[in-house]
Amino acid sequence: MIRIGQGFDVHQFAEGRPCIIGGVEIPHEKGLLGHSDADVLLHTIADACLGAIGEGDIGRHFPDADEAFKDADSGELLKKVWESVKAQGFDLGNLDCTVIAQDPKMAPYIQEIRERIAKLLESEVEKINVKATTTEKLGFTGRKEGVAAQAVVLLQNGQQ
Ligand SMILES: Nc1ccn([C@@H]2O[C@H](COP(=O)(O)O)[C@@H](O)[C@H]2O)c(=O)n1
Ligand SMILES: C[C@@]1(CO)OP(=O)(O)OP(=O)(O)OC[C@H]1O
Repeated sequence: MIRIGQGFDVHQFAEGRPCIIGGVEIPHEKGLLGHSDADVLLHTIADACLGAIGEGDIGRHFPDADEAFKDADSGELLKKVWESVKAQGFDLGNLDCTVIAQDPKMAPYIQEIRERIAKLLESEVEKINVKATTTEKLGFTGRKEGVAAQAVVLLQNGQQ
């Protein structure tokens, strides 16, 4: 059986916060604001995985009103989501993601991010693609107010 899931998330920029995207801290004048570490890409991937297994979304599993998740490492949240994926008997087919940001420039960090995600999902790095795009200075990302991310995941189990 194969299952598909998609995710989308946005976090705004704020002073005095780290800019963590895809589990990698990226040097930038501003960071991302959130209840957790605000890793917009890992949240998106978690939502795509939860969607694929019919388990709702990240906020249902890790509520932003719960102090337990204050400044949480989103890598740890994604690992928990991946345990649920495995518990349903699924493995990664492939994952494709897009970071939508005017800044920071993602290209120098893409390979490190792929490797980090591969580790979190216990998968080969070749199954994971990470892209970036600007919005040509249009909209909230174009005005550098925040970062958006999208992901599509394909999960598969033994019987195909
Ligand atoms: N934050 C970003 C945005 C884009 N890139 C890379 O630049 C290429 C061109 O972007 P356009 O929005 O002008 O299409 C894009 O394909 C990425 O390779 C980036 O590294 N970081
Ligand atoms: C991750 C959680 C939980 O700490 O908080 P945030 O960092 O605010 O992220 P968001 O993508 O808004 O939603 C999921 C939340 O429940």
